[in-house]
Amino acid sequence: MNRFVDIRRDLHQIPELGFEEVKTQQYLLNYLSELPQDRLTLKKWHTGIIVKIRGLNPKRTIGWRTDIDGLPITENTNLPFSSKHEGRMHACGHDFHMSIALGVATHFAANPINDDLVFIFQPAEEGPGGAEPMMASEELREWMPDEIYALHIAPEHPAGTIATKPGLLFANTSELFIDFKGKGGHAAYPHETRDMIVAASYFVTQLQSIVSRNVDPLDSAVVTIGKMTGGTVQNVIADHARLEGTIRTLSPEAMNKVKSRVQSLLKGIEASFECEAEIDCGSGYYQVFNNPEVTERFIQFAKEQPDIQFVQSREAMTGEDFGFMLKEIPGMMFWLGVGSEYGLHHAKLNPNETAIETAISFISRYFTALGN
Ligand SMILES: CC(=O)N[C@@H](CCC[C@H](N)C(=O)O)C(=O)O
Repeated sequence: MNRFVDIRRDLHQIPELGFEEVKTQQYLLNYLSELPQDRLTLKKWHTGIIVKIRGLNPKRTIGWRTDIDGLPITENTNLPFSSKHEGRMHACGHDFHMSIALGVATHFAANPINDDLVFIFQPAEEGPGGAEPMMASEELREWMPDEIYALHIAPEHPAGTIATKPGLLFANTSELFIDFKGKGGHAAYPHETRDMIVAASYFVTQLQSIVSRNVDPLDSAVVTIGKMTGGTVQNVIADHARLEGTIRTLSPEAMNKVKSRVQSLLKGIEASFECEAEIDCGSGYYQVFNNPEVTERFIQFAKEQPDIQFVQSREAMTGEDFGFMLKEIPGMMFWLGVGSEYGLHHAKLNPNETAIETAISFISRYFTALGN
């Protein structure tokens, strides 16, 4: 079996949430310390790592970014290398992303090109976001790439596929956390209480009208509540309920519109249910916008590779804080096909591992063509 499949399986067993990636960072550091060190320098940034491989005759720096965090999901794949961390899973493929980044770094540590290469192992992509603070950090600013790339696994495409497009690829995002505070009491005396289960439920229903009635039908938006909590026991009226969700839009303008409608609807709920509601928009990610020139060049290269099936993709409502890097640095992101019956963020996600070797080989060839 390919050693980077082994590495992916090792990393798959130790998923950690954003900014808690302590074991992951140590695993990556141990691996990187075994590469030829003559051209390699690295720095830690919180739980992340930045690795530079000095070129032979550098004119610029080419960047590769991988995310390293997992999700709060309980794995249900029954694979022999399933997560050993209870309630945590690499259900978004960051184990693939990391092993591919290590594979490409391994190639160039032994076979340097003219240009410098910088590999960014970034924490907290799933939240609260590592890319924006990393971009502002001294550590990265000192080695800032002139051009930057990243991939994301795509379960809906077969292994061997690469999909992308110039321009907008991923949506603008905002997290959404809402606490409803009312008055609890006996289940048999609702008139003496202010029931926050009912208030939160009405609010979830009202949210459904934002996309259908407030967003321009030619634009696109998503409002998803992924978690609803409240109450303690079946015969007590809840004095508190909490909603956790996310907003996605294709334009920054639509994001402002959706947020302002969420606030207005919430005021109505406060008045109707005589309660207080506190809203926290958590972290938000800037859209992933692929530099058209860089992307056209990349697509041309991908189409010429006999082992790659290129697919022109559509925009997706997924979010990625790599968007903050692309906001400042010309570059692009692409989908890597991994053909899995279950999609991203699913407890049964089981990507096809043959895609790891394909990606390492493809990216190594692309960077060699680019940086010499
Ligand atoms: C590729 C991917 O799945 N990314 C995540 C990013 C989540 C950002 C944040 N926690 C939010 O939910 O808004 C996604 O869910 O799209």
